[in-house]
Amino acid sequence: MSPVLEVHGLTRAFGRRVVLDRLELSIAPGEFVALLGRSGSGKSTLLRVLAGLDAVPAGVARLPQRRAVVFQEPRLMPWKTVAQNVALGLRRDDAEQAARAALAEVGLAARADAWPITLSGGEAQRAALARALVRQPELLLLDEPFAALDALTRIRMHALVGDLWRAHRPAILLVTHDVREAVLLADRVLILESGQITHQTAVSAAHPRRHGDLMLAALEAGLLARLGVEQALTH
Ligand SMILES: Nc1ncnc2c1ncn2[C@@H]1O[C@H](COP(=O)(O)OP(=O)(O)OP(=O)(O)O)[C@@H](O)[C@H]1O
Repeated sequence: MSPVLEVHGLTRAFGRRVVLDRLELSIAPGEFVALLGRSGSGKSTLLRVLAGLDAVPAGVARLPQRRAVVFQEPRLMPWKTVAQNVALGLRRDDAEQAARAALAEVGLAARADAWPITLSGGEAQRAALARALVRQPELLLLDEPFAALDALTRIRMHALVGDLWRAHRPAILLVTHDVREAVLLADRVLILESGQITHQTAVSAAHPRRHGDLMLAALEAGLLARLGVEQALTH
């Protein structure tokens, strides 16, 4: 099956600072990939290029039209209701209905007519997920979507994203700092370093995965060591 996303020799520089350096990446349809890397390694830069928020430089060989992004902050328009936010820009006759259906899927049916300011952080992120899903993306780009949430909400969001992924099967590229989140959700975990993907770990455990699973803990420890966070392993 041909990949949904293919990148060969992708380079992105800001002035003299080369952030992505002849990067190679390929994602299969329906595959869930997590991208780790130290702060400043270029994860968000890569996501912005793939989202089309940045000039698309040479090297992006295949990029699906239907792609959607969820950022760390929900980016809802405060002057539109939650359902209007989800339906924003949708070019189909049943946009409002589709938005409500997507909101129901993320457990927000009852808040469809609410103003964004009345939502909790977790609810607002769910609305952002609904806004992405309603576009039926082939590729869903997630840029640290749970980083600003409290630990319990984050665990609930992991379960929700896992459920949505299994139900709709978009390919997902998740940028995260959270190694546990990466091994809980992804089929493949990549490390971005010096502008290139320098490491990948396949995670073959069946879904849905449990927090506290020993095999996942071992993978997490290995990835933390790769990232140079060895102390965290023994505590
Ligand atoms: N628009 C820009 N102009 C100049 N430099 C930029 C720009 N965007 C990013 N950079 C630089 O590119 C490098 C990578 O930034 P990026 O935000 O992609 O890293 P990151 O891995 O996502 O970091 P973090 O994990 O801290 O979010 C940084 O050195 C950053 O300062």
